[in-house]
Parts: sequence; structure tokens; C-alpha cells
Amino acid sequence: SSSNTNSPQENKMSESGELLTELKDRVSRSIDGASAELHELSRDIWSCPELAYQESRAHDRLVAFFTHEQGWTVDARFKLETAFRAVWRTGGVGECVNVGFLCEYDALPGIGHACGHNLIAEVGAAAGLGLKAALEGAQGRLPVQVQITVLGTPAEEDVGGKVDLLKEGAFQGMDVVFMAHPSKEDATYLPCVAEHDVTIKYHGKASHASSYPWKGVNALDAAVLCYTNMSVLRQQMRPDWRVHGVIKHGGLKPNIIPDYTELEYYLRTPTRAELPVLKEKAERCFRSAAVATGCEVEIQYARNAFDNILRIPELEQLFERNGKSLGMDFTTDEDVLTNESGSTDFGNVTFVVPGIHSYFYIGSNALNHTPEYTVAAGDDKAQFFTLRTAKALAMTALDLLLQPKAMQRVKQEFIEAKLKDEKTSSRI
Ligand SMILES: NCCCC[C@H](NC(=O)CCN)C(=O)O
Repeated sequence: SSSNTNSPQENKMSESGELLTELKDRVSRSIDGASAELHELSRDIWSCPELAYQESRAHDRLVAFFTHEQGWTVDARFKLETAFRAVWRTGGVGECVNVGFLCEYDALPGIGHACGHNLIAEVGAAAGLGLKAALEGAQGRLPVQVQITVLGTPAEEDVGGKVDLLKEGAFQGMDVVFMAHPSKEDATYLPCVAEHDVTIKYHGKASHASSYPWKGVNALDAAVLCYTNMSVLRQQMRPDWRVHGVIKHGGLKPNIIPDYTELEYYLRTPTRAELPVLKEKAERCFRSAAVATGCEVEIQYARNAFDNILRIPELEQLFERNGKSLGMDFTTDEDVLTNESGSTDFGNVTFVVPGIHSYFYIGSNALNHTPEYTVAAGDDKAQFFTLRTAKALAMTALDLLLQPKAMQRVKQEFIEAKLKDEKTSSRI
């Protein structure tokens, strides 16, 4: 028999490395074992698309899923009507690390699950299940106690359910938070921008458009000028700012001078600190259209603004390593990695809890927010990629739980990222 010449510290490291490998393998096997139920879950959500804050069926389906699984404590309607929470804890006493996985499940008007939030729900559920199964097999061998929190977060495509949940304290006590978003590529991060939505209402005066037009005040003219002003502003904007709007009410009939029109604009900048600068410029466009036409203007901002994402390199590196071990093919396309993508209310979460918002390929080259992407998000082909991503997230959580130094790095990077953000903000 060969004698062990390692130091006690080396032996301990190798034991913890073996445990990590064993538990990661258990993550994969347990997620694969639940693949049929997980597929059914996301398929059901996909088949019945519900808009922001109306996701009652998706909520009920997810609550039923976790209630049916053994060992979870489930809070339906957790703090918000269509949010939920499912919690599981290791049995012992002592320091407890609380790991969060987020599910989204709202759809888009007219085109259903064109952003694949049904798959985000599946990733969050699968990662929670996988991590729980792994930890159950390691009771007594873990350096810390663990709480897994799967949080159902509604209304990402609209007012930002995560921001409402933050206000309600739903993220309190969480140490790290994970989610993944369907895309057309695998990426640990894509530049998510800060955003504030604004509704502009013009009030004019109706009149017969042929008999006495001079008696009217044309609210459609104000809307058109507003749209044109914003398009003119676009030329003077920083190249990484985005403004885009639609006319939601444009009048009723050509022979009635419109007395009311309404536009909605999304205003976006790479960081939350720059948003007020853009908002001020946009407001001048809105108001000047009213002055020119003699209309009254109302400017109403959405309840919540979305923040940019604070990046935690340690989380991204660990996730990438786990993803690659499972065959994920992370994009190296600089255009994709540096161009702005959309916005997410997960950005606000990352200013409170360190987190990662990775992206995953779903087996299609379709672009998000198109009918083709809706089809792809419901296709069986997406399943392999969705479950693979869930495995990589749960494995990343294991890295943190079994390697306290990795968790310390995450916490340190979180502090540094916030300090850097404060410094940059004070310069704007
Ligand atoms: N204020 C409306 C929120 C829009 C969020 C939307 N997000 C995405 O497309 C990416 C994540 N689903 C957007 O950026 O338009």
C-alpha cells in the first residue's frame, strides 16, 4: 500500500476537491433525473403567456411544482400577488449561507414568450433542485450551513418586479444571487444598460378639422413634434445612449382635431448615473413640442428605474469554468460583448446582493423579442441548453459554498464594484 506523504492541509484540500467533484456530478444527475418535470413546467408557462403582474397561472404552476417537491417551504404570493418563494435549508446549526436563484415568467404583448422567460423559470427551478440534491448528499461534510432560496420575480418586461420586491425586503439576508437569460449566445455577461420609461401625454382641444380648424389645439402635432425632437436629439447623443418610443394614442378620426395623444419612451444609458443627464435633454424635447402647439403636457415616469448590472468577476469566472466543463461555448465576438443589450431589473438587485446574470444559447439564431424567438423558446431543442445552464449555475454555487475563499472574493469584489460606481457617479 502507498503511504500518504501529503501535509494535513494538502489532504484537506484534496478531500474538499473530491467532495466538490462528487457534488457537481450529483447536480448534473439530479437535474437530468427531473428533466421531464422541468420541461413540462416551462412548456406550461410558454403555452399560456401572461403579461407583467398578471402571471397568476405561471405563479400557481411554479408554486405547485415546489409544493410537490419534497422538503421545500413554499410561500405563494410572496410579498406581491404573482411572486413566490421556495426555501430549503440544510439541517445543522452554525453560519448559514443563503443562495438565491431567480425565476422570471412574464411574457410580451402580442408575441408571447419572445424573451424566453419560461426558460428562466425553468433554469431557476432546476438550479434550486440540483443544488438541493447535491447538498442533501453532503450533510455533515459541508463547511457551512446553506439556505437555498428560489424567488419568483414577476414583471421584468414592464415595471420591474424585482425592484418592487427589493422595496419589500425580499432579498434581505441573501448572500449571492444567480439567474440566466436566454439569448442567441452563451455569455457570462452582456452590457445591460440602465433604463427609465416615461409616458408623455399631450392635451389639446378638439374641433372640426375642416370647418373651424383654427378653434382647435392639435395634440397629434405635439406628439409628432415630440417624436421628431427626440429623433433630432439622437444625433447629439452619446453613441451608447438609447431612446426609442411609440405613439400609443394618436387621435380618433381625421376630421376631429385630436385633443389627446400619448407616447411612451424608453430612455437608456450604460450606467444609472448618466440617466438624469439624458432625462433632462428628453424633457426639453417633450416640453418644447407642447410650447410649439399650445398643448398642455404631462410627463409621467414609470414607478421604477432599472439600474445597470454591477459585475462580479469571480462569479463570472467560476460560471465560465463550470459552463465550459459542460460544453458551453462562450462567445468571443467583441461586437456582441461590447454592444448594449437590453435592460433588466436584476441590475437593481446587483447593487444590494452580489450576483450574476449570464446568458445562454437555446439552439436557435433567432433574435429576442421576435416571433421566431417565441417558437425557439418553446422548442424541445431549447431543453438541453436550458438544463445545462442550470447545472452550471448550481455548480458555481457549490464552488462558493465549498471554497470559503471564493465567497470572500465575491464579497470583496462586490464592495469594490460599489465603490467604483460611486466614484464614477460623482464625476458625472
Ligand atoms: N421598462 C421595460 C423593461 C424592458 C426590459 C427589456 N429587457 C430585455 O429585453 C432583456 C431582458 N428580458 C428591455 O430591455 O427592453
